[in-house]
Amino acid sequence: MAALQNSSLHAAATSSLNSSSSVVSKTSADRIPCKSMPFAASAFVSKNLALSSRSLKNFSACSVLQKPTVGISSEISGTAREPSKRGQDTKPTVLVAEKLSEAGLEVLRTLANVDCSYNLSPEELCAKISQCDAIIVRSGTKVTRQVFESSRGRLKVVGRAGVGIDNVDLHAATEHGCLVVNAPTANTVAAAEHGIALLSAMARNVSQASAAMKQGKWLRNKYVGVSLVGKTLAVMGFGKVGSEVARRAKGLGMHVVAHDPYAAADRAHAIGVDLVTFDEAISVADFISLHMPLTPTTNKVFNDESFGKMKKGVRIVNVARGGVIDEEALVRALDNGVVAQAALDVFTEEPPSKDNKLVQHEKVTVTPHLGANTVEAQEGVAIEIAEAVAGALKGELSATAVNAPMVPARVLSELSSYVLLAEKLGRLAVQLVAGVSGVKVVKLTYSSARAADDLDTRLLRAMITKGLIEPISDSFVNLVNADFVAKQRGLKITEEKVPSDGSPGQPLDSIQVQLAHVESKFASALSESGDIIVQGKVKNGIPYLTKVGAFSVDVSLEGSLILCRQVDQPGMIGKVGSILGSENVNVNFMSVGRTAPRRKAVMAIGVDDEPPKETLKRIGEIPAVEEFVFLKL
Ligand SMILES: NC(=O)c1ccc[n+]([C@@H]2O[C@H](COP(=O)([O-])OP(=O)(O)OC[C@H]3O[C@@H](n4cnc5c(N)ncnc54)[C@H](O)[C@@H]3O)[C@@H](O)[C@H]2O)c1
Ligand SMILES: O=C(O)[C@H](O)COP(=O)(O)O
Repeated sequence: MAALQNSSLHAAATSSLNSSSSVVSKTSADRIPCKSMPFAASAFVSKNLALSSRSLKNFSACSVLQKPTVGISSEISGTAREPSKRGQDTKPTVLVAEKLSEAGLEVLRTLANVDCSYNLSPEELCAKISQCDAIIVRSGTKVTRQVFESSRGRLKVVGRAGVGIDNVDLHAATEHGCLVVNAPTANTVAAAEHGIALLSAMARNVSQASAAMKQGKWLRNKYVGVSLVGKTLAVMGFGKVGSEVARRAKGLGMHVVAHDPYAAADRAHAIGVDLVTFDEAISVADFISLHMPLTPTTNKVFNDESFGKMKKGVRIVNVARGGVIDEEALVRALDNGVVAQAALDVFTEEPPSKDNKLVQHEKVTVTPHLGANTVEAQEGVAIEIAEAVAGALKGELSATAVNAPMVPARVLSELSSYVLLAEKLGRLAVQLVAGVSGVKVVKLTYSSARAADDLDTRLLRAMITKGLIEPISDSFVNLVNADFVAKQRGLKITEEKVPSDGSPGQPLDSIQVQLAHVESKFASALSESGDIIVQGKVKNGIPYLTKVGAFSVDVSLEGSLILCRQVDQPGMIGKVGSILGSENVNVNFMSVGRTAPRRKAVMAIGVDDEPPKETLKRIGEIPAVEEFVFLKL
């Protein structure tokens, strides 16, 4: 469970949310006058849209879109244009720091001066960035805090021509009021095709045989391969790339299983793939192909222990992220024969050192992060990112914005304290999921004393979606892209507003998140119909959990949470409290909800810090405790 904890990015989001109240009260009058903006930003401002959530602190629609400082450098490439005098050129400048296909450059040149400067050193990049309104990179350029600081406020958009944004310092981007957009879909097929290429090349020793032949060796007996047909492939991570790999592997006559705790089983069934547990997937597979994102949960998830559970002679392909494999453990597994071969496109450190043991290993086929490198994918990515960057510079909403939700200031102000509740309920609900049925239908119920049409739930829905998806995916969810990301993942989110007898002065009484027909690692969170249910309220500006499954609780959603089902009897609070106290874990809240006196009860315990595993084990060993779960908020 601890592994589901927030990424550092998320910590930034939360801290921004915490600081939201000082900003949400601002009116459009507080912001930069927008009349002078050369782009379509005025449309934003007239609608009084403010950027919220993780970007609240220094971010307003105007600040993203304000008139760029004009200082066109002599290196600007692009369509022929008259040299303009400083102060007269109202076009923004876009620095393209890594090779971008011509189709993308053409889109950019319609509105911007385009400076294609590749292979800049970090110092050169910092020197140049103060003359740029936007920068476009792939995975090879690190957009660090120093880059944002060096831009002295001029840089307004970072475009990542691809999926992973691990090379962009999102905290710094947000703090500097810089929008980050990516291109998440255009290279999916290329990555899947590269996975299949590596699978086939590895099985038939293509790269080893080719290298030997170039050295004059004709080694027909040495390079005897293995067939793919009839073999079992385990696809680990059934998202965009994983599902495309699965589809192709079926076409090669392979039996395909997949592991993805968050994927919908019927999407897998539709292409003849069974979703199974992690252990089942890795133990039945002849081939394993990795397609999960690098998150705290997946970091080095392929390690000595998991290699030990695999079939002897298994073959592994990785086109996801190097960090999901413990590379030292893989070397050991290759040396002792548990893993017969590996094919790797990605590495913990890129580029890996020359003497990297995996790169040099005879049983390993390597490529230098080529998954997205096809003409077609690069053209698609270039167009996707150029349109996103151009759109952002023109003041349009971007469906692939990574760090910039937008919402009308009035709605934001009113809902600001519910935003945190919504995200936390989403995070809690997804952490309770177990098994292989996958999350498909999410029912959101808002109870309010107001008329149904007087409650704008877009922000709440987005924040719940963010809470549900971000801990388990590479996706970054905000108001702009929440529905898009949810749809892409096959999540059906329904909303219902029910009347409450609370005060119409408050926009909401409670929010309930219900994950339909799932299994849970905490059975008490399930309703009779088999849905995970969590419900919460805001009290004095603080989010509270008020219901888990059929049990009423009352615990503030701060720090972390232990949920514990027990036989209701005197002394339980004391027992649990003293175990936590003995380990110096501060309990900030405790509440017990029960079905009837001396029957079943659920105790919710808010703790400031994550208790050591041994402490949690001791709680689990209290005889009256029937089940418990630790949840990061
Ligand atoms: N080599 C390349 O050039 C290249 C190209 C494209 C994508 N990628 C990488 O491939 C990975 C997948 O990309 P995508 O576009 O399919 O992303 P995606 O978000 O569509 O899919 C990731 C899937 O992994 C699942 N997942 C999350 N945690 C998991 C866990 N613990 N166990 C199993 N599954 C888990 C998610 O539910 C999701 O369905 C990413 O890391 C991406 O950066 C690499
Ligand atoms: O995250 C991605 O999109 C892939 O890893 C590709 O990265 P690249 O753009 O550096 O090829």
